[in-house]
Amino acid sequence: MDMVIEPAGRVQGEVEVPGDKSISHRAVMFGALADGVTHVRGFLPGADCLSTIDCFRKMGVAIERLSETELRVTGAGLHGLQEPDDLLDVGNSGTTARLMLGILAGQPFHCTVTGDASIRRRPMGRVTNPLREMGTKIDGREDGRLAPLSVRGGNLRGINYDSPVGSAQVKSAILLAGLFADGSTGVKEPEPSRDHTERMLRAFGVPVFEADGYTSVRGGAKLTATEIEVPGDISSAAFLLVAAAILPGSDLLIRNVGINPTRTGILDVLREMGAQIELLNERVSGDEPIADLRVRAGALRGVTVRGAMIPRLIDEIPVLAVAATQAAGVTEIRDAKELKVKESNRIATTAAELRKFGAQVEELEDGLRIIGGMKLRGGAIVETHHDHRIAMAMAVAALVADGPATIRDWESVDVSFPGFAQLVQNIR
Ligand SMILES: O=C(O)C1=C[C@@H](OP(=O)(O)O)[C@@H](O)[C@H](O)C1
Ligand SMILES: C=C(OP(=O)(O)O)C(=O)O
Repeated sequence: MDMVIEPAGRVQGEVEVPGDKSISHRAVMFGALADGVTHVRGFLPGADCLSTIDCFRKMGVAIERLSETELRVTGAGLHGLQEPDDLLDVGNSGTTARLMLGILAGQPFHCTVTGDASIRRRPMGRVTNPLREMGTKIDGREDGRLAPLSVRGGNLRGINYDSPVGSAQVKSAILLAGLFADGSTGVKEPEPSRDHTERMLRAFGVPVFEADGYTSVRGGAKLTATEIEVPGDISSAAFLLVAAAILPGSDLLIRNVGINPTRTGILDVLREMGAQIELLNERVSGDEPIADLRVRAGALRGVTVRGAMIPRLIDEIPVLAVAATQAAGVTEIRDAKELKVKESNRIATTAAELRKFGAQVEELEDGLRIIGGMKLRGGAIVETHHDHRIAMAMAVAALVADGPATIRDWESVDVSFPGFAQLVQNIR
């Protein structure tokens, strides 16, 4: 479906964004492994999280949708999942694929994990290799580096794994497998990635240890059902934050957003660029910090973003590039090769689609170089490459352009932010 986005003068008012995608996936998975009934509120009803529900139902877990955003998960216990009699289809969701592989590694049954065309291109060796080292049998295309992947788990031994990438999906897959392994299982990362798994495992009563740079769990630790309140997703809020930062006269309040420090790189960088962002009503909900974010437009300047900042804003880089087109001077994003293995190659797709608006964007081997201070042109016909973040980032570019843009395959937005178009309409 095509979506036409008209330019906006400014954005204003008060909004809420849908629930955090990372936390929603984990709430379903950990609830499924727990003893007892887990209630989830604020669940993200996006396509990716619905894929997680579907996969765990296929393994016999009772998951009731009490409303769009409320779930009741009746845990099967650590050893209660059943062999699925069909493929486990993760759709477009890398998080479902990789975290679930960690859980499947510990199950004494066979199953096959697959997904859409994007998932079948994304690198799975980063989890299948360490999971094999722990003792799981995994096979698939390119020697188990690409889905569909066939898994026969069970009899795992704990390992200490030095991950070559700062990836919460890799870390989480190994820690989840560690729950089924003998002894202790630890992961060390080159840069810290989001820590929702560690926080939520603790909320389910599982001790998580930090020592010598390794995050670890002990095999056999039981999960006890709990209540999960999912905060709004800062990665979704990012599109609105950038819109408000670049449209002069904007003043927007985004209520109830997760501000876990492993996720707030976008706030730090937008502030460094000159956006005015205030955190109001800071509080802790369950195990995650949240706040209301007030953002007002400011004169932006270019910045360099690299190193340990990258995992803290990895999914926000396409929309950060849009902000950079409106900043005085040059913005460079480096150390971000991981962008090449997301739903699309986001270095290539961000550059190609932004150029259709007349932006000056250079693709670097590990990031992007953007010459700011340019008026964006209307009339662009944007390809989303079936990537939700590209679709929404380009919608934000269209808001600041001098004429409407058409965005193809708009439905990809439903992966993480159902209702985005309507919400943007309401704050004009
Ligand atoms: O663990 C998670 O929930 C996620 C981790 C990140 O991926 P990587 O672990 O591949 O960096 C992120 O890009 C993804 O949207 C969600
Ligand atoms: C990379 C993303 O998700 P996943 O890896 O779960 O597909 C994303 O949502 O931007």
